[in-house]
This record gives sequence, structure tokens and C-alpha cells, in this order.
Amino acid sequence: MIKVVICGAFGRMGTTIGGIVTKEQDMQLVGGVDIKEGTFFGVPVVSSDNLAGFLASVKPDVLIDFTVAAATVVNVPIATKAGCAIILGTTGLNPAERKGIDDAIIKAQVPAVISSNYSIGMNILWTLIRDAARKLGDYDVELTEAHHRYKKDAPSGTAKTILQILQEEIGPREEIYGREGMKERSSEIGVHVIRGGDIVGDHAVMFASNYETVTLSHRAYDRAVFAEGAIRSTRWVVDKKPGIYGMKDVLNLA
Ligand SMILES: NC(=O)C1=CN([C@@H]2O[C@H](COP(=O)(O)OP(=O)(O)OC[C@H]3O[C@@H](n4cnc5c(N)ncnc54)[C@H](OP(=O)(O)O)[C@@H]3O)[C@@H](O)[C@H]2O)C=CC1
Ligand SMILES: O=C(O)C1=N[C@H](C(=O)O)C[C@H](O)C1
Repeated sequence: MIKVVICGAFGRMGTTIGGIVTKEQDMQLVGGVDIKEGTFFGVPVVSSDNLAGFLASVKPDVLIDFTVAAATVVNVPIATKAGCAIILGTTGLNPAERKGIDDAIIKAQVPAVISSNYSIGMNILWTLIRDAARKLGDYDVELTEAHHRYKKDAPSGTAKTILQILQEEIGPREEIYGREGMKERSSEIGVHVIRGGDIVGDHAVMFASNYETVTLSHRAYDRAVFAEGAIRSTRWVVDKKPGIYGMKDVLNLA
């Protein structure tokens, strides 16, 4: 039985993942972490202050984190010290925060999967974008993403991963975040962010030349798609050697 604790228990992703974990035959939801303490799916939810003691008592195999950067940098190192494998989905970490997380995972010698997007489709799209960028590197490139009104970080973690792929293949190019006023387009990547309503997650990359455009896009219809990917990663990570893995390892896309 894989014992799971979910960080961000009362959040959109936390509740979606919690609901799935409780239905999996080989998994046991043993607790949650959030700002307010309480219960979810009949198990205790503790705050960061009580996390170390809680982990020592329930001894989970995996901690799944979908919160905010400020919470991740506190909770994940506590969990790695307790020997938990980590599934990290939180986006919006700055480079120093991300390095702190990587260091904690390596120091504690635990396995971890870190991905800005746990959907299978997006992980496939990343490989298609890389291939298209290699072949259409002289086209103009524009990236758009749209999410629900409550999303705090912008651009999305997924958009940042796409930018990294584009920079690796056709960069270095200046990234222009929105446009206004008088300026001719040059060799750049345009990045455009929409926030509104309950949009689950849309991303598109357009390669444009004089006579054609090629657009590679992905639309998530339900958070279950990310949750299912996190569950798949949880099952995958438990018997892995210490180290930092991505969804491409889980899906064997490397
Ligand atoms: N990698 C992927 O595939 C995906 C990643 N994400 C990312 O996951 C993260 C969460 O998204 P979402 O579920 O929509 O966000 P929510 O705001 O719905 O959930 C986050 C939860 O974490 C809680 N929280 C805040 N601070 C702490 C803390 N110190 N300790 C424990 N819990 C805390 C929040 O409480 P409160 O509301 O009171 O602040 C909230 O309940 C985001 O970074 C998002 O970008 C989302 C979907 C897919
Ligand atoms: O906050 C969200 O909702 C999402 N966040 C992730 C991101 O920032 O890329 C993944 C997905 O797009 C949903």
C-alpha cells in the first residue's frame, strides 16, 4: 500500500487528487497539509507547523505538493527530511526557490518527480514543439496561455517550460510579454497571458511565416487530467533511486 499525504489539501488540485487517491486500490490517503487544519476525506489535515511531527507518526511514502511557492519551500524540505518521495506540481517558484527544493531532495537522498504539467497530452506536446522549433526555427513564434481567474502565477509553469524548449532550440531570443505602442517585430518570442472565468488550462504555440501559420495547442478540460498524471507519477516514484525525475521519465518519453 502506498501511503500518501497531500499538500494543499483544501485547494482545487488537492481535493481533486485526494478524491482519486481514496479510490485507488494500492494507495492510502493518510493526511493532508494546508494553512487551516481540519479533515479531508476522513483524514487529518495539519499545518506546516505540525508537519514534521505528523509525518513521523503516519510515515507516508509520498508527499504530493500542489500549493504556492511560499508553502512548497517550507513543506517539501520537511517531507524530504522525513524520507518521503515527492511529487511536485506547484508552479511559480523562482530560480533560488527551485534550487532550494532540488538541494533538499538531493541532500535527503529521496526520489522526486517535478513537472509544471502532469497531463500526458502536454508532455507529448512538448516533444512536438521541440521538433517543430527545430524545423521552423526561422518562423515568428508566439506563445499564448489562458487560465482561470484565481491563478496567481503568470506566465504559467507550463508556458515557462515551453519557453525553455523554444530557447534551447531557436534561442537566445528576447521574450516580449504582451505588446503595446509602436515597435516593429524583430527576432523575439511573444508571450500572451489570459486570466478569466474557470478556464482549466489552454496553451498554444504559433509558428508564423509569410504564407502560413502552424499552431500546436493543448486544452485541459478537467483538473482530473493533472491529478491522474500525479497519481501515475506517485505509483512510479516509490521504487525509484534517489534523484530528480520528470514526467518524461514516468512516461518513458526520454
Ligand atoms: N503541474 C501541474 O500539472 C499543475 C500544477 N498546478 C499548480 O498547483 C498549484 C496549486 O493550484 P490550485 O490547486 O489551483 O491552487 P489552490 O489555491 O486551489 O490550492 C492551493 C492550496 O494550498 C493552500 N496553501 C497555501 N499556503 C499553504 C501552506 N503554507 N501550507 C499548506 N497549504 C497551503 C491554499 O490555501 P489558501 O487557499 O487558504 O491560500 C490552498 O488550499 C499552483 O501552483 C498551480 O499552478 C495546478 C494544476 C496542474
Ligand atoms: O494553476 C493551474 O490551474 C495550472 N497550473 C499549471 C501551470 O502553471 O502550468 C498547469 C496547468 O496549466 C494548470
